[in-house]
Amino acid sequence: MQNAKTIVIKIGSNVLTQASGLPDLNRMQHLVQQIMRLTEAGKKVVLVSSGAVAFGRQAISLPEKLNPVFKKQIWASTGQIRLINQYQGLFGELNQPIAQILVTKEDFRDRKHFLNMKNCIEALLSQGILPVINENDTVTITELMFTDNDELASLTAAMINADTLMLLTNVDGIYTGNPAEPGSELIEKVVASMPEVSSYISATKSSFGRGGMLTKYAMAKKSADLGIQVIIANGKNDGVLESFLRKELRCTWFEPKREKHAPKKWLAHGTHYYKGEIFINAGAKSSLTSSVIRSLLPIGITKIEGEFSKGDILLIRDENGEKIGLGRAEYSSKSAEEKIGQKKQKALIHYDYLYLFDHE
Ligand SMILES: Nc1ncnc2c1ncn2[C@@H]1O[C@H](COP(=O)(O)OP(=O)(O)O)[C@@H](O)[C@H]1O
Ligand SMILES: N[C@@H](CCC(=O)OP(=O)(O)O)C(=O)O
Repeated sequence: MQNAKTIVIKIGSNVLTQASGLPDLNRMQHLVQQIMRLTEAGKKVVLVSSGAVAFGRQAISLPEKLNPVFKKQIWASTGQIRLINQYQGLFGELNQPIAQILVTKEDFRDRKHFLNMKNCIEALLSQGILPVINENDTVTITELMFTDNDELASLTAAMINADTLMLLTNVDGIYTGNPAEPGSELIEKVVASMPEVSSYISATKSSFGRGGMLTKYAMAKKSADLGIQVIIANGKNDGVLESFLRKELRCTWFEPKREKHAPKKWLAHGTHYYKGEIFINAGAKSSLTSSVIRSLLPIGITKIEGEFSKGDILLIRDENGEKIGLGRAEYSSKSAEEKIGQKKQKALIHYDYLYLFDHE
């Protein structure tokens, strides 16, 4: 395990709830105290906390037959106040100011929203205020939703250049089988060269979780690829963060790859966030994928789909439509259309804002 300076800690719903579904306030208090151990040790901490729906469900009973979307909206909107009030009270007792940030996927798609959010979190951290982030569940329905808060935490870690992402759940990490079954063993370390660990993971979810261990693994792997060390650990264990500080934590640790340049981290998460699609010819493809550093020039572009503005994320496809990578537009789709196939035009995607997929 490596030393941490800036840590994004994600707490799953099930960590904050008892088996009965009631909020586990003792656990929450303990975790708040644990987080304070980290801040006292000089670490910057951003908290991504689930629990709004669970807290709402516990307080508001709704008719069984009510539309599930309305149920979620009612529980999330009523539960989020309870959740944040609880944090406010617990951190307040320890003189730690907190801030609430509710976000949607759209905030990561739009470069301006993204930068506003990033600047806000950095400003809060610089003033010693601890940001508590959750998805804005009342406006994000179906395709607008993050897969779960593991995705949100992973995006946040990339956005603020955190060196460590910690996903706290109700098991010690990833096991070689269902953790409830005897014979399953904890995988303590995941390195890039390891064969797919995902085959061990079953679709079982904890009672109040959304995504399951499979998305947790996918997000952890993606973050590690970007140079962030990831820890999946048991938030129900006492002293979990103190053990982390002492480097004695029982967990699954993902070894980080070499760190990527910050804009590339933003792009790496852009698979679902692009505004336009750029088709390129074979020459441009071999140029981009060669070991030489090259930007994407209009001469290699054969087709443009979608409308985009300067700063938006673009998906790059080859002549067969295969996805090659993502990039940031240097100008709008309107200007790009005018330059297609032409020589001596300004690059549509600059190398610093180009992220190529690994398998290509
Ligand atoms: N191989 C595995 N190792 C660990 N947990 C697993 C595995 N396969 C499935 N799981 C399940 O994943 C659950 C954690 O994921 P999830 O319910 O999404 O948690 P959270 O709400 O904390 O995000 C565990 O409680 C466990 O039942
Ligand atoms: N935003 C939702 C959390 C959804 C979610 O991802 O839950 P979990 O799988 O427990 O992290 C809430 O606060 O209830």
